[in-house]
Amino acid sequence: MPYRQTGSLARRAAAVLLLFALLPALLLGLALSAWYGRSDARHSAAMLGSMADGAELALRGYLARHRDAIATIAEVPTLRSDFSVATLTPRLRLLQKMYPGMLTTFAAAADGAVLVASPEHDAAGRGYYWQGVNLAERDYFRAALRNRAVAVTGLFHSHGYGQGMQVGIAAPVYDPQGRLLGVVGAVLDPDKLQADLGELAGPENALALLDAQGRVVAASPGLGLTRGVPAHDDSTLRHALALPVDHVADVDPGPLMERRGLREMLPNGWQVVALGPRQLFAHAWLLALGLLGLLLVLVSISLRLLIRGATRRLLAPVNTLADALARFDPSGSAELPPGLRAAPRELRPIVDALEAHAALFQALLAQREETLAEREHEIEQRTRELRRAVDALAESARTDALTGLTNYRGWRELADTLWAEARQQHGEVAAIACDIDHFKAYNDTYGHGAGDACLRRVATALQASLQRDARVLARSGGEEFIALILPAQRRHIQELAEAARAAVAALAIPHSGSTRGHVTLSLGFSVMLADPDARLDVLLRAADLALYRAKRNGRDQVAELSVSALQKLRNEE
Ligand SMILES: Nc1nc2c(ncn2[C@@H]2O[C@H](COP(=O)(O)OP(=O)(O)OP(=O)(O)O)[C@@H](O)[C@H]2O)c(=O)[nH]1
Repeated sequence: MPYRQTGSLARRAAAVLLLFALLPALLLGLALSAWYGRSDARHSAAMLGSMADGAELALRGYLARHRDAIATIAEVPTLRSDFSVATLTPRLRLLQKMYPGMLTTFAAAADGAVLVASPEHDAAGRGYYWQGVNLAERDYFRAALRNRAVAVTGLFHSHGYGQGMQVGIAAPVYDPQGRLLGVVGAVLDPDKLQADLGELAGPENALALLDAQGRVVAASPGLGLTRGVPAHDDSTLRHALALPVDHVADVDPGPLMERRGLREMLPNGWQVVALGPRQLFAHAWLLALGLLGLLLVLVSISLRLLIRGATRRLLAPVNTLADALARFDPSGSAELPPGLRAAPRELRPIVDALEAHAALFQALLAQREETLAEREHEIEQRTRELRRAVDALAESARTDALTGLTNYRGWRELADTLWAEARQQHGEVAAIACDIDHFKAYNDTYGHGAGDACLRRVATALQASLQRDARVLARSGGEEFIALILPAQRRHIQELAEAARAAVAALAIPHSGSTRGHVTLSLGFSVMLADPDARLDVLLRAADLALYRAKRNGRDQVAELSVSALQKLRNEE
């Protein structure tokens, strides 16, 4: 299974990068939001201030023109000396033509009685609406008289021209002696003002002009206000009127009409209220956060994909290294797989270390193998030695240490094998038992050491004389020897035994305890057919009996157990 490790490193790298991306993004978001909020507030203040200034200018211009016109009329010398319908009528008509904003122009006597009004009929064609009307109680009349100067009134409800609310301008007219002759004036149409305010406000903003009594003189159409309505009747304006003068602040906390407002007092006691859409700071925040979140999710996904791909590419050499290591068998070769030779520089130390370790491992392995071979050789040698020692031990277990002949144990093993062969071949087997005569006496006379030497010489003599025929000769115990001969012929065995006896006698080992004066040997033999019923023990017993007979007959002689005696013995057995 090839190594495909990417997860851990990719996760850690993604987490780190995300952390590094997240924190700066959050800080940037906060900074942007704060900057945006401040600049938004500044922008709102500037925009609303210029709207309010514009509204004031529009009002000033609008009123100033008409007021100046009325003042001019009031100051005309002919009028001041001849305050009559004939003089007034053309003047008022001229004014009417020059100033379309004037709904009507009028002149009233000092007691308020209307002398003349222009146009002479109303818009519906009804004539002389002003005829018989007394203006004594009208604001603009009273204001003009009270101020003794041109006066601009607040809104009033006009019965003289239409049903709307109008603004009146009136100027007192005095004769050259300073006596009050009456009043000239005009009723103005605020629609023009309203149109100007609409243009000033634009589609998103709103302007409202309020008279000194707080009634709406003109308002942007978007506000949906009726002229003359007290501003407090409208919730938006009610909040706007509560604003401190010249301060930009939020009005209308309702969710659908979030605006900022600026209230300004005009010199004539009127007020202008400028409203602009409140930049939805909170919403901008949410939007910014949402965008930031989305950005982070996208960044996160991209980073994960990017880092996954990058780490896969980055870890490819590591995976190759791991694969190669999994396949690498340092016991086979110290050579690293060839792919590792092309490992990137960063992994070279690892590859070098691996190579060094592999070489070290190989050296150790070779050393161990050498040691092992040495040990094996040593063990082989030891085993051989041990085997030799065991063989020697076995040999010594079968050898008589004194004479070097086979001992009885070894002799018996060999004899059993030979006996089995002879039985297969139905051959004749002979056993010769030998015993040194008066050996006790010899020992006693010459000492045990001399006895040993005697034993060795007798054994050598026996070996020499029986060597040719005896398949096995052994020292069967003490001063006794035994030989097994096959195939055997009775006569030949007789001769052989005799030769052995003579060989010992020929040694001429002095023996004072012997009647012969030297060491002699008695021998007994028996020859037996190794038929299926025959047993080696019977043969040996027969040889022993024959030896016993030789001893009994005077020693230094050879005796045989006769065939009949042997048969008897076999039967007994
Ligand atoms: N020096 C020596 N003497 C041995 C050894 N083995 C047996 N003998 C002696 O051989 C003697 C055998 O004596 P006996 O069995 O009495 O026989 P003998 O004296 O030879 O008498 P006959 O056999 O009847 O002639 C004993 O005295 C044993 O101590 C040996 O390895 N070395």
